[in-house]
Amino acid sequence: MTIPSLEQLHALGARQQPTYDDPAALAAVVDRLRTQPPLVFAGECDDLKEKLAAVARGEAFLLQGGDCAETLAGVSAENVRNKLRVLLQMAVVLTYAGSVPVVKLGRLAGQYAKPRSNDFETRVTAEGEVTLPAYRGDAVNGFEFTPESRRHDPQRLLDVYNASAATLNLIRAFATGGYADLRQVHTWNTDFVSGSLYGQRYEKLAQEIDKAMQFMHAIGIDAEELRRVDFHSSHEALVLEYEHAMTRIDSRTEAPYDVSGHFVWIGERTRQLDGAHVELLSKIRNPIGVKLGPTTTADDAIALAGKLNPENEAGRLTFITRFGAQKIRDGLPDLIEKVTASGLEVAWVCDPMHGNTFEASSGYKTRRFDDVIEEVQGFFDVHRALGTWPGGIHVELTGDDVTECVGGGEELTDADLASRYESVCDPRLNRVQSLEMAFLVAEMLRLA
Ligand SMILES: O=C[C@H](O)[C@H](O)COP(=O)(O)O
Ligand SMILES: C=C(OP(=O)(O)O)C(=O)O
Repeated sequence: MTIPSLEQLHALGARQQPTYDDPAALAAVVDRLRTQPPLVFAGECDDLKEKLAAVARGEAFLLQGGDCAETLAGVSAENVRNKLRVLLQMAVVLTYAGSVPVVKLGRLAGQYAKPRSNDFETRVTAEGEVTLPAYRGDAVNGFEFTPESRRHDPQRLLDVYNASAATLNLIRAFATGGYADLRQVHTWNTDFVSGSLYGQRYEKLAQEIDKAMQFMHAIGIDAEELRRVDFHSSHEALVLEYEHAMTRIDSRTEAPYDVSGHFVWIGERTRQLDGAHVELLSKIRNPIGVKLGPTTTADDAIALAGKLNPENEAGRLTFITRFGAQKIRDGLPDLIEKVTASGLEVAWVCDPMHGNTFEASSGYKTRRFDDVIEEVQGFFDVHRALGTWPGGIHVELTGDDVTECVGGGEELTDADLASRYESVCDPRLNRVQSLEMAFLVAEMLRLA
């Protein structure tokens, strides 16, 4: 399979790309990236593809989550550990309730580039109104609102490579070195349930899991198996220079893989059928995703599947729908019905975040916990009505006690947002909201 050159990709009118002012510096960075070791191995991508094939068949459930935008400053043991911890806690609840394996996929170790609605941001400062390039993720520029920081700097691509390597190294250690032990994760969940008023609502399910754990212990399942988990990385494949430089030929199969992450997805803003992102991702062999917003027609989805997965390989393609709580029940059925009738092998996953963002009166971008849950409920209801499998959820979340989304058991309000709003882009569910979501989705999964 021939990979198009960067020039050929850019000639397709690539959207949402950085505008670098020093082509020589960019070329030097790309050359350097091409010589760096892979962050993931092709065989690992294949393993994930098999797991996602099980999702597409209705035999497994995908939990994909992490920051909206990772930051270079956020690469600390505590930060990565907290995110992994909350994802593992969620996965245990979902596994028990769904009685199916839960595929664990982090939006991490590479989620550093953001598509934006506007190229520029204007703020009122002491000097009057100032307009600068929008923040596009640490892969591109800095969040600080100064001309130096907002300049698109290619050196950042190397920084992101190194940060992703450090994050993956830590995750591999946590996932296999005992931190992810099922018994430990369950204890965290029981602490959550007993330690707070809002957690107590989920006591019944937690007790059932407790009994299952005791049963496993009683019959002697204390095996090594319980001490480790499979965990994979994912990010939006947005900056072409980075993804292209990280695309390598697998020595086993001679096929190209993007070794910057196990799973990469195409965003809602860059999914044009004849666009650069679809072209590049059609050539690699990783499992991939495409975000589908409310304007997606069934013909669009079918055409994307035809181009991105011409062999109709199960596990290769995941459609991540992000319609919004108000639109999912009307928009999703037609898409699923026609894609399914076309015999296409896809996993259906719900992103209940990106269709539910609004600006609070305080000026913060936020999401209502209830809208997020309502979109997931709509997703499950539509699948149940059609007899298809609600394959998973894709969530922006953090393991920290931030205040970015309103609602949930803690009843966070607009007035609370300022106290700990740390996201550099979109609002994430905090630790408690994420765990509550897991218990609520678990009930939906039970009935699926
Ligand atoms: O995470 C998704 C997008 O990057 C984000 O929603 C864009 O936000 P904007 O509309 O503020 O640019
Ligand atoms: C930008 C994102 O989503 P979407 O492409 O669905 O807007 C994202 O998931 O970070």
